[in-house]
Amino acid sequence: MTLKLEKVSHQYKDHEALKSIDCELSPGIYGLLGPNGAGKSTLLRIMVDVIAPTSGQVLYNNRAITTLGAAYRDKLGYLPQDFHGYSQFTAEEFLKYVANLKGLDAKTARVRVKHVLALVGLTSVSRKKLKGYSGGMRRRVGIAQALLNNPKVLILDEPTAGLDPSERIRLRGILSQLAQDTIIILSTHIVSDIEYVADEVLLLKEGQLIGKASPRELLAKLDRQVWAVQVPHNELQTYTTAYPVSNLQLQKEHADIRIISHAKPHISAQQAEPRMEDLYVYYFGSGDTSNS
Ligand SMILES: Nc1ncnc2c1ncn2[C@@H]1O[C@H](COP(=O)(O)OP(=O)(O)OP(=O)(O)O)[C@@H](O)[C@H]1O
Repeated sequence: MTLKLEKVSHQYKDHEALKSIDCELSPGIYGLLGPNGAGKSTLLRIMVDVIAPTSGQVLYNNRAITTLGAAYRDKLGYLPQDFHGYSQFTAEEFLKYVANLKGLDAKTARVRVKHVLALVGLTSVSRKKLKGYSGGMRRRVGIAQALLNNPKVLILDEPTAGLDPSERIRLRGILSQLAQDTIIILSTHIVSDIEYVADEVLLLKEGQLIGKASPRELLAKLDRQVWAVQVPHNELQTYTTAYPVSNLQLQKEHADIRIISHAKPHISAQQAEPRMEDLYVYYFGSGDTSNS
């Protein structure tokens, strides 16, 4: 099973959001990482055939998804970035409704709704209206609806937004179980979301795919280039201007900073093990990093 992007470009009026994206995906978990405005949601919306690319195409098992139509949608699960659900529905009613839209027969729908509610840990509150749900609970309903039809292509736009740490860990577990025979793509600008779960990271910057590799391969590129340095307060600005900074902690007497540099930046600098946050700063700068 493959999902292939061939020279996918997208233009919004005067803004080129995606620039000739080429890549091929097979079952596994892909983390689509990029800062705000990089084009992540646009790319995912093209992959689920909600919008058509201005040029290029997406192929599922070597056939254009636009011609596959319903046959592709049957294989697809999608969590949009702005998923809300219907607040007057209970989780169970909402999922039954979506199962209906997805064309599941009544018996399968009952079984699948029960299964996905258990999977996302909402069984005990499944008869409560969504309007009483927290943001994280609603997000879990969104994840559940994407899984209803046992999709072979699962596309999750910022699935962890609003989830607390234990909910994130639960989601990682769910995705890992599915990854053997499902192509899973999740977008995020939170690096810790994909550090442990992604088989490959797709780096998207200003509409261009600038990297596609496993977290380990990407981190290896930063080998011997991450440094922990203690600098006096009055020298801090010199360092933050000269180097990408992936962490900064102000202490009373000095500042502890983590910087990326080919050469040893200071006589007291200690080499540090590269982490995904360093990678993010290396590729995207320190303006929009987030590990919350
Ligand atoms: N409907 C639209 N009309 C015009 N420009 C748009 C539209 N949707 C997105 N854009 C622009 O295209 C670019 C890519 O947007 P997109 O939402 O795909 O990025 P993103 O990486 O998902 O960002 P975020 O992390 O903030 O959600 C941005 O500059 C955005 O302002």
